[in-house]
Amino acid sequence: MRNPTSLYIVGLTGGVASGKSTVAELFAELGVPVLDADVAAREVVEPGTAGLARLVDTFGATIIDKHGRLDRRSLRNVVFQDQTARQQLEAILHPLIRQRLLDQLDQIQAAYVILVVPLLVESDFSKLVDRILVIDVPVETQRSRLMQRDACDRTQADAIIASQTERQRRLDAANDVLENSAGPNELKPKVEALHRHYLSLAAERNPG
Ligand SMILES: CC(C)(COP(=O)(O)OP(=O)(O)OC[C@H]1O[C@@H](n2cnc3c(N)ncnc32)[C@H](O)[C@@H]1O)[C@@H](O)C(=O)NCCC(=O)NCCS
Ligand SMILES: Nc1ncnc2c1ncn2[C@@H]1O[C@H](COP(=O)(O)OP(=O)(O)OP(=O)(O)O)[C@@H](O)[C@H]1O
Repeated sequence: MRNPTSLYIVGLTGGVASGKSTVAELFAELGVPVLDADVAAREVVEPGTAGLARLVDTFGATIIDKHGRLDRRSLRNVVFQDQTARQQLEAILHPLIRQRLLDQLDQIQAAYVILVVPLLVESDFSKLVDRILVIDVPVETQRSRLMQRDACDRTQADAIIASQTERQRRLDAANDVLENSAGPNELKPKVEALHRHYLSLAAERNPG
């Protein structure tokens, strides 16, 4: 089933640390509603949620910190070194994330919405969207931005990159590509041009 709402949905994706949040923030500054699967992924494992209880059942109480919250760094260290663990995590969280995003989409009234989904190409989330915008950088740029932002080493950065689809496969799935290897100042005009394009596509889809 494609996009079950009447809202025009642009799926924004890209590899880890490609600049998805940075670009999404520029769309938000233009007044476009932005929903983010990484944010939903945090909400569905808040203390007291069924999501967190299921993670504890599967991975043990060591993934909980002393405040009763999910210790994200500890879980991150597990799942990016162990494909089976990552698949278990995704099997628990993806349906919860999907439902949360659908509930949030239901509340939105706008010409179009940006839906940020890191694993859009890898997962069924692509069925929710009308169009795919890929934020693209070379792998070396991804690695160095990730190491700098998250203070992780090259091995940890490469493990996350390797867990995601290849750059070319993501580009093959794209309707639009935003190249983000230049400085952040180059992004604004590119986002403004995409915004005009999406407004006209949304108007074509929902005239009046
Ligand atoms: C492993 C977790 C706990 C690490 O949390 P942490 O706060 O360190 O990272 P955060 O959630 O901000 O994610 C950062 C980036 O990691 C990458 N990433 C996250 N999950 C995955 C995954 N399952 N496979 C590949 N890459 C992933 C994405 O590029 C994401 O943008 C967390 O990422 C998580 O719960 N992942 C499973 C849910 C999921 O698949 N999320 C992706 C959205 S569909
Ligand atoms: N054009 C740019 N020039 C320099 N640094 C940038 C640029 N775009 C983003 N960055 C930096 O690169 C890092 C990754 O960007 P960002 O957090 O937006 O990526 P992301 O794709 O949302 O990451 P994740 O996959 O972890 O959610 C951040 O530190 C950000 O400030």
